[in-house]
Amino acid sequence: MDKSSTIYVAGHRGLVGSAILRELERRGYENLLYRSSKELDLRERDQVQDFFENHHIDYVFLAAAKVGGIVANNDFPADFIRDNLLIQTNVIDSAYRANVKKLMFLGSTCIYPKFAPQPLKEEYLLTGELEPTNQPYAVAKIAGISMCQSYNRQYGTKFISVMPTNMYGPNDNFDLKTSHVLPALIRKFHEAKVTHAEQVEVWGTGQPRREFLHSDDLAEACLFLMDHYEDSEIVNVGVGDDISIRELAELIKSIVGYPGEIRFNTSLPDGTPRKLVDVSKINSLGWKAAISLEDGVRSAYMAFQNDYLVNK
Ligand SMILES: NC(=O)C1=CN([C@@H]2O[C@H](COP(=O)(O)OP(=O)(O)OC[C@H]3O[C@@H](n4cnc5c(N)ncnc54)[C@H](OP(=O)(O)O)[C@@H]3O)[C@@H](O)[C@H]2O)C=CC1
Ligand SMILES: C[C@H]1O[C@H](OP(=O)(O)OP(=O)(O)OC[C@H]2O[C@@H](n3cnc4c(=O)[nH]c(N)nc43)[C@H](O)[C@@H]2O)[C@@H](O)[C@@H](O)C1=O
Repeated sequence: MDKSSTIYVAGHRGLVGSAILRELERRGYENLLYRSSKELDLRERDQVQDFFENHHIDYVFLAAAKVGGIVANNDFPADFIRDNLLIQTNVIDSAYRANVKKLMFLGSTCIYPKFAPQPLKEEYLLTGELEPTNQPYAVAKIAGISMCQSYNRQYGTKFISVMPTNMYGPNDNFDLKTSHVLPALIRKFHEAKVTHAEQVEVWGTGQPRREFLHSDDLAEACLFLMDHYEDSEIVNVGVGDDISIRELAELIKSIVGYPGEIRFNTSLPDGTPRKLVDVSKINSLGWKAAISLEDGVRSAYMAFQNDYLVNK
């Protein structure tokens, strides 16, 4: 991407899109396009086609999606598969019709089979059964990957697909019904501290393991791959290390400074037991994550206090 390129960041108000936009701005890109879902509903094909026809877009970061944690995915499977299929189909097809130079599709590591060997290598895609709590979302993501690959094969486009592990950072979703575990626990421990509550509820057994990537690291990886990668094969992005949910809860409890107890609610689902990604491909291309989990959680807790609590 050169500095005169016109770059569309879809989903710029979200965790990932806002991090990509910050990084583009930090590097001096000026021709940046973005629209909120109110201004441009990406589920509406005509609106999306008009948008691409009316702007000469060179590069697209497709970070708009219906996203949520384990319970939201489990409770609203139809919304997750429908919205994601519509958004990605409209954007990918319109980008092809408008001769976009390159598009990056954001997938997720839930595309890998529930019991795949660890760490998850890119070639494990489509080798086994998916985790049931997020299968509809994962199927939509797999369709997005296949669509990018098929357009590349048939039409010669350059559409790449990136699979980030679980993420966190500024502009995360702190709604306890729909959020992912890390922002949920920041909010729960903070609220328990200020209300002097005796216990914090953590869902599931605490035994599943997850890998956590700061959204600023992901944004760097996305810009790196946009400039240096053009194969159809997917690329994992992660830190190469994971921790149990119990360990994560203990870490957040100590960073927030909450003195009470942790209670595991085993009536709520654990989901995938483990999904550590193999990061050797992106590491060998020349990119590595830099933000440690402890530093990242400290800064995410500050962002929660300074942005979320102030603006809510
Ligand atoms: N968060 C995570 O842990 C992970 C995320 N990912 C992937 O990264 C990508 C971004 O996720 P994340 O940033 O966390 O998600 P967020 O929920 O934080 O942001 C999603 C963005 O998508 C936009 N959006 C949703 N529906 C529509 C619509 N109908 N039309 C236009 N825009 C829409 C929203 O726009 P608005 O705010 O204007 O409504 C929002 O800004 C997704 O593809 C997700 O699958 C992958 C792995 C892990
Ligand atoms: C990114 C990824 O995100 C989702 O998959 P997930 O990794 O299972 O996501 P999660 O962050 O919601 O949970 C991780 C673990 O943490 C436990 N947990 C404890 N306490 C809370 C809690 O308070 N909230 C939440 N959400 N989880 C909690 C929870 O029970 C589970 O064991 C999918 O949307 C999937 O599609 C996807 O791609």
